[in-house]
Amino acid sequence: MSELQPARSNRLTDIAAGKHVDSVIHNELLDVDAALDIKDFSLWYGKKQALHEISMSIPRGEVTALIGPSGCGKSTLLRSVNRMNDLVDGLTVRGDISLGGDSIFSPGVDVIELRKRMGMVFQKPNPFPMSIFENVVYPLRIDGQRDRKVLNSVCEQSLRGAALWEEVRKRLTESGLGLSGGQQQRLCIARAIASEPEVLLLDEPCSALDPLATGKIEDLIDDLRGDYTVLIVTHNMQQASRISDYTAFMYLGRLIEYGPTSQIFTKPLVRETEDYVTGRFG
Ligand SMILES: Nc1ncnc2c1ncn2[C@@H]1O[C@H](COP(=O)(O)OP(=O)(O)OP(=O)(O)O)[C@@H](O)[C@H]1O
Repeated sequence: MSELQPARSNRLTDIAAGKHVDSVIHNELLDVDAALDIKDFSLWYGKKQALHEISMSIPRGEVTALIGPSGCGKSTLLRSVNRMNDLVDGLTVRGDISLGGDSIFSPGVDVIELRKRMGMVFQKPNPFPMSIFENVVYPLRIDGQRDRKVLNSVCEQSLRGAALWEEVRKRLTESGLGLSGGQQQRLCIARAIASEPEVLLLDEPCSALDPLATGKIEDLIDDLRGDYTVLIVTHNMQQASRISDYTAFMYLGRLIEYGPTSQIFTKPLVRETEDYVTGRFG
């Protein structure tokens, strides 16, 4: 990793040749209040290396987007942060990731507790086959919460937080599966925020939604800013430019450039970032 440096023209060739390439991290991200700190993080699926020495701090209370061509490792990085990749056979990691200053790989870490600190929402909405109410309070139920007042209050608060309350307040006992795709995704966001996580991990949350539902999720992400640290993987560059404060451009498992979204999309420091965001490759 290095501070501002002149753009190099042969990064992609170097990467393809297996050479080490420094990430370019903009000054604004060198000393931030980080909710998540990723340090020299590498990951292998068996013998195949999918992430190469990624170092980046994810600023607290802001929206950070991971962009890059298909297969560059965006989802792998996102799934590493809450140790979802632990379930993959033959996985090896090196380096560290810390949440609120605590390493997620410390020997004593309870992975279930760790995941409670990070809500996750996937590409396809995945409501459980139960009522809207039970979907939202599910994280509290599994924690043994039985107090109806608490459950009611968390349900309302989370649905309001996910901008869904007005649409479903009269049908809380109906199945979550009966909602539209966009409503289901907001229901999943309500479930993700019900346990008051520190970080929200969103893996292409709009890819299965129509433009109207996508717009609502984008508005919602905008509202969540400040209360939550959001890390979002998106294929959609317009979406990244609309909703994120910071953008990280990845290529073939490397972090190429990371900076304020406005700069990444209008004045990137690296030529390859410019080529990607202007659609010249990818
Ligand atoms: N469970 C797995 N086992 C083996 N290889 C994997 C696994 N998951 C991902 N990979 C490989 O790791 C690399 C990174 O994949 P990943 O899904 O993280 O990329 P991505 O940038 O999120 O791609 P996309 O935008 O297409 O979802 C790819 O080469 C992929 O084939």
